[in-house]
Amino acid sequence: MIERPESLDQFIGQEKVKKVLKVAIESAKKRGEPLDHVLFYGPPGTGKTTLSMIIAKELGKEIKIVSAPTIERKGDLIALITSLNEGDVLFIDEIHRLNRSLEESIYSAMEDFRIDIVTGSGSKRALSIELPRFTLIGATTRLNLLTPPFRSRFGLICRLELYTASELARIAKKNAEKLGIVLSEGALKILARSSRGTPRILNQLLKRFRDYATVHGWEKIGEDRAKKVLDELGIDSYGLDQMDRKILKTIAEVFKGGPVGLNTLAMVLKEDVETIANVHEPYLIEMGFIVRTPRGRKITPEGLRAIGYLPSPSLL
Ligand SMILES: Nc1ncnc2c1ncn2[C@@H]1O[C@H](COP(=O)(O)OP(=O)(O)OP(=O)(O)O)[C@@H](O)[C@H]1O
Ligand SMILES: [Mg+2]
Repeated sequence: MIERPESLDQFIGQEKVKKVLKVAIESAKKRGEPLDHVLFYGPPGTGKTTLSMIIAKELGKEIKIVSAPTIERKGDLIALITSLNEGDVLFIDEIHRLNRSLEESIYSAMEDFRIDIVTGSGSKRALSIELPRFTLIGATTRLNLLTPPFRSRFGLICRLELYTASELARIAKKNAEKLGIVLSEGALKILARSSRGTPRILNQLLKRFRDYATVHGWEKIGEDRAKKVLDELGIDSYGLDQMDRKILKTIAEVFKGGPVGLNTLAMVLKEDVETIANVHEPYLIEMGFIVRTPRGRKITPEGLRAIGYLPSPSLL
């Protein structure tokens, strides 16, 4: 089993975010107050849930984890928050999917720790429900889908970035040990480069490495074995998977290099827009293989090289 890192010190990478969080947590603890509300945004699998659990642990508080679409009514929200103790953390995943009709309630819960309700049918009575002072942590891959007033109610807004190859190699080394497999330095590097900047993908690949080691009785995985496994999994030396390459090829061949709009691209690829926008695009942009322009996505010369084309000026 690969457990999640359990403290900020164990958590590798995201140094800027960690620094900010450390100060905020220490200050909240010293003042004996709940931590300001936190919003994490960034690509899938980069540690939003993990960091939220770490925050609760470092605060010495409980955390309740829910996904936004499960909160349907005001009553659900009230029940959730009133079940918390002072200073506990409510983690709402996919917070951009929170029911719009709940926004007013969540604003007052966040700001004043109360929610107003109206009771009775004929003679309506307004009632204000007092809530424990809690910390809301929201996570999203789509910051732009949160309204500005919602965003502005988070005291700490933290952007998680894709990880560098050297950070991923450090994570890989640690987690390989936990899985009981041995990788050479070269294999660790290859693995890190193939993980698309994402610890979750790195961990998945490590498990595949373990499968191969188990089945073939490998005591150690060197560069050749690492390459062989990745090759069999359809992952190339840029860390691109089949869908990434399909995206690049489609932009290059069907759309003559672009620009092409995301919706059109998704339609041609028969893939869901969100998956392309959240899973594939951030890495392709990070690698400099595509660029976003006001008129859509364009492939770059590096992108063309990555799929084995010589960059031709007419495409660019
Ligand atoms: N910095 C890190 N060091 C070690 N492991 C990490 C790190 N960040 C994430 N992980 C591991 O990667 C996996 C995915 O992390 P996590 O679930 O926190 O991502 P997420 O940002 O919440 O993803 P999603 O957007 O899909 O909810 C977990 O198994 C976690 O333990
Ligand atoms: Mg998560």
